[in-house]
Amino acid sequence: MLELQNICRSYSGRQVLHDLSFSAHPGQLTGFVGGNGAGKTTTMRIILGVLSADSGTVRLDGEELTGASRSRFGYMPEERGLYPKMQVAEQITYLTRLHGFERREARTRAEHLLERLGLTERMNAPLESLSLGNQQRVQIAAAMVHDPDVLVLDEPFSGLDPMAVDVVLRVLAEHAAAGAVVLFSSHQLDVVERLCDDLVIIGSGRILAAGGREQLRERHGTRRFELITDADTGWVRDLNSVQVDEFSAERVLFRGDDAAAQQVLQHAMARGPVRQFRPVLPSLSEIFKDVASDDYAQQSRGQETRT
Ligand SMILES: Nc1ncnc2c1ncn2[C@@H]1O[C@H](COP(=O)(O)OP(=O)(O)OP(=O)(O)O)[C@@H](O)[C@H]1O
Repeated sequence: MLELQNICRSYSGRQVLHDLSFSAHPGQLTGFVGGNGAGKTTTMRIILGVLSADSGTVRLDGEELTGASRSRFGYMPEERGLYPKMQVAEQITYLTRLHGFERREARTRAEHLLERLGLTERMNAPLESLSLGNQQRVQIAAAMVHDPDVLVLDEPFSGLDPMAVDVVLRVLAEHAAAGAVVLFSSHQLDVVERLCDDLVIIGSGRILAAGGREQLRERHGTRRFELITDADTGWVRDLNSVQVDEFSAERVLFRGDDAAAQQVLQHAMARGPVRQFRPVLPSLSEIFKDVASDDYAQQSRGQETRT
């Protein structure tokens, strides 16, 4: 397990990470989400040891990280850095050799990984001749060619079309399933929602929420209920005990406590056949918007009191 504890970091006296603590587990995809400037890249660089924390610790399986343990890490940084003129397979082979593999094995590994990432046809082309989305896949290959125990990717899905997202996701999920920690940052909540098992939400350098996807959906945001009947559901709007969020003749989506929801169900059954009645958990996008907008409001209040 990768564990960050009480990480603080400032740039030129301005603190951008405040006592950051969270963990990412092997076998799972952990999504790291937050708005622009929230602190994702800074945190990832600290995990990789490219940047040092002012205080706090990063541990892997309980041990504080060293140069040697970090050689088992793979990193795709935000600023992509491969050789534009070098052929794709040659480049990945070269990087694999830097991890200590001999030439033949390095080439086999490179080709196998590029094949899994859907780049078989482009292996012998110079990187710069590939579309941006395909160049991105090569970057992902570069980060994982040595089968890292911990794979950290800064925005691996940005610029990928939906098909490419699925290809990359499959490769990352397989890598996690083989026992690795996989942590990736993303702005694309719809993608994160579909992909990750665990989620860490950061805002203004603080962890706003963290946990398993279902756990977060249970814990955060408002639980609502959906009722679909054969009869008109307009009467639900007249109840004081619930608040209707969406309404269309035979369907209503409302919030209220469990007792109020049961009452609605009983009334509905007395009025005619009920086709569906179910609790609706918030989507991760809704949770993100909830916690991030609270953070945003706090920041604005903070700025007002400072001025
Ligand atoms: N080298 C630096 N010098 C000074 N400030 C920096 C530096 N790098 C980052 N920052 C500041 O630290 C804060 C966190 O930045 P960071 O790049 O970690 O956020 P992020 O969540 O990755 O953002 P984005 O999604 O926009 O890439 C921001 O306010 C940023 O301006």
